[in-house]
This record gives sequence, C-alpha cells and structure tokens, in this order.
Amino acid sequence: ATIRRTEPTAGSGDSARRFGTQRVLVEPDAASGVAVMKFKNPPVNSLSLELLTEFIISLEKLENDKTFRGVILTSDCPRVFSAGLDLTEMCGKNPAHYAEYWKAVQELWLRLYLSNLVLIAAINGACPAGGCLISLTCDYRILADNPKYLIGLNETLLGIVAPFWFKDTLVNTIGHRASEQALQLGLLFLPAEALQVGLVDQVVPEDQVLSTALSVMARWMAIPDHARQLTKNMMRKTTVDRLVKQRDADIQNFVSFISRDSIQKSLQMYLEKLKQKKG
Ligand SMILES: CCCCCC/C=C/CC(=O)SCCNC(=O)CCNC(=O)[C@H](O)C(C)(C)COP(=O)(O)OP(=O)(O)OC[C@H]1O[C@@H](n2cnc3c(N)ncnc32)[C@H](O)[C@@H]1OP(=O)(O)O
Repeated sequence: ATIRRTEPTAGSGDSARRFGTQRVLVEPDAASGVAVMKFKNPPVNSLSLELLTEFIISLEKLENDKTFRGVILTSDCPRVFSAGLDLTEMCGKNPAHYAEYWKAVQELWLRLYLSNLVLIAAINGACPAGGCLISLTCDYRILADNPKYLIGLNETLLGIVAPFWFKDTLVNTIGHRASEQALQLGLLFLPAEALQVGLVDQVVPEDQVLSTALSVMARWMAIPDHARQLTKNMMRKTTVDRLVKQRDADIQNFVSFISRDSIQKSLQMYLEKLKQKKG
C-alpha cells in the first residue's frame, strides 16, 4: 500500500504539530506525553489494508519515540468509530490477497494488545466487529452515550466466525459466559448494556468522550511505566503467544474459510444489504 504522510500543521508548540498519514491523523502533545490518533478512512473507517498499514506505521512511530507514553484512539469520521474489517478486502479477491490482508490484521492486533503505551479508546461512534476488537486491545474504553453507537463482535450475523484470538480478547474482558452468549448471538450492545457487561469502562455524553479520555489517561500515566508494562505483559502475554505460535496456520485457516463459495456469498449478500439500506 502507498502511504502518504501528512505535513505538520503550522504552529508554535509541539501540541500544535500534527503528523501521521492520509488515513491516520496523529495529534501529539509532547508536554503531556499523550498523542491522539484519529482514524480517517471515510465513510465508515473500515479497516482496509491501507488503513491497517498506516495504523501500524503510526503506532510504531509513537512506540519508538520515548516522548510518548499514552495514546488515545478515536475517529475522525462522524458517527462511526470503525465499521470493522473492510468487507471489500475479503470479497472477490485471490488467496494471496486474503493472506496479505489477514497478516496485517494479525500484526495490528499483536502490536496493540501488548503495546507498552497506555492505550485508551475514545469510542465516538458505532463500533462493530473489528472496530470492537481494536477497542478491546486498549487498556480502557470510553463510549459516547448514543443509542446508535452499538458495540460488539457481530461476526455470526455475517455468517462468519470470530477467530480464536478475537474470542480470547473478548473473554479476557467480559468473561467466558458473557462472551459465549455475545459471540454466538453476534450481539451488538447499546451503551448502557455494554457498560453493564463490562465491554466498556465508562459511558459519557458525546461531547465529553475526549476530555474524559484525557483525564483517565492522566491517572494511568501516574503509574511508573515499568511496573505497569510488566503487569500488562503478565496479564496478556499468554493470549498473544497463542496466536504467535500458530500465526501461519491461522492465516491458512482464514484463507481457506474466506475462499469458500458459501462464505463469499454470505459476505456479498451482507454488503448488498448494507448498500440497499440507503435506497
Ligand atoms: C476464520 C476467520 C473468519 C473470518 C473472520 C473475519 C472477521 C471479521 C470481522 C469484521 O470486522 S467483518 C465487518 C463487520 N462489520 C459490520 O458488520 C459493520 C457493517 N457496517 C455497518 O453496520 C454500518 O455501515 C455502520 C458502521 C453502522 C455505519 O452505518 P451508516 O449508516 O453510517 O453507513 P452505511 O450507509 O451503512 O455505510 C456507508 C458505506 O460504507 C460501506 N460499509 C459499511 N461497513 C463496511 C465494511 N465493514 N466494509 C466495507 N464497506 C463497508 C457501506 O456498504 C456503504 O457503502 P456505499 O453504499 O456508500 O457504497
């Protein structure tokens, strides 16, 4: 994928300087050590190969810059945090493309789930499937209180199955029984339900999502990094190791599953339904 970096905006201090790429805007504040990362892949921030690639590059840049200890993930697109994996990347393409795409999905999850940075999701829009997965890799989730902003792993509604590491991430967050029900039914939770089940940590009025994320971030950043990072590692490494050990097999499994005629038909029908919704 071709990556076009954005130019820094004119301004006097670091906090006024933006960097990032075409689809991932980064607003760094060197004074606080916090960067706000905004997805900008209109209309719905679907996780195309380009967005995944740019996301990984921006994250790596922040991880390697010791100025930054915390990142807030949010959306630049109105009403949608992320529509999840890009269905057009999984439909009508060849096996090599599916393999490349899935490797990028895995890579992003691996980097986010064990990131040394404090990650907070400021969820300012709908957050289904892969969008929900991204928020689940964060250390804390804040969801805007809007009945249209549903969140959950709804894969079964598309006729597909959430991979084991999606499932593990959910189980680590809301427990086994709640995950079993949520995954089988493909539940998309309203904000109050998401809070109740523990899928998000806070629900706040829409105009307070970012300010809340910044104050929560201050609390997390008050903890010494080495102790917090080792603790995070202790909690999450077993889950990550499971995928690392069978990464290639997981890619092969995805490619053969997604290439099936029946799965291709289900995905095509789902995409058609999304498009018809408008008419
Ligand atoms: C063994 C391994 C198995 C495979 C495991 C794979 C796991 C998959 C996880 C996933 O993430 S699959 C993706 C699941 N995502 C969804 O179900 C969400 C679908 N989208 C929506 O529900 C809505 O779009 C929205 C996010 C609630 C936003 O609604 P809104 O009304 O604002 O926008 P729309 O009119 O519906 O959409 C605009 C435009 O975007 C297209 N689009 C929407 N979602 C996707 C997507 N995920 N990928 C690609 N394109 C998407 C939609 O078709 C519209 O297109 P146009 O009509 O404008 O051409």
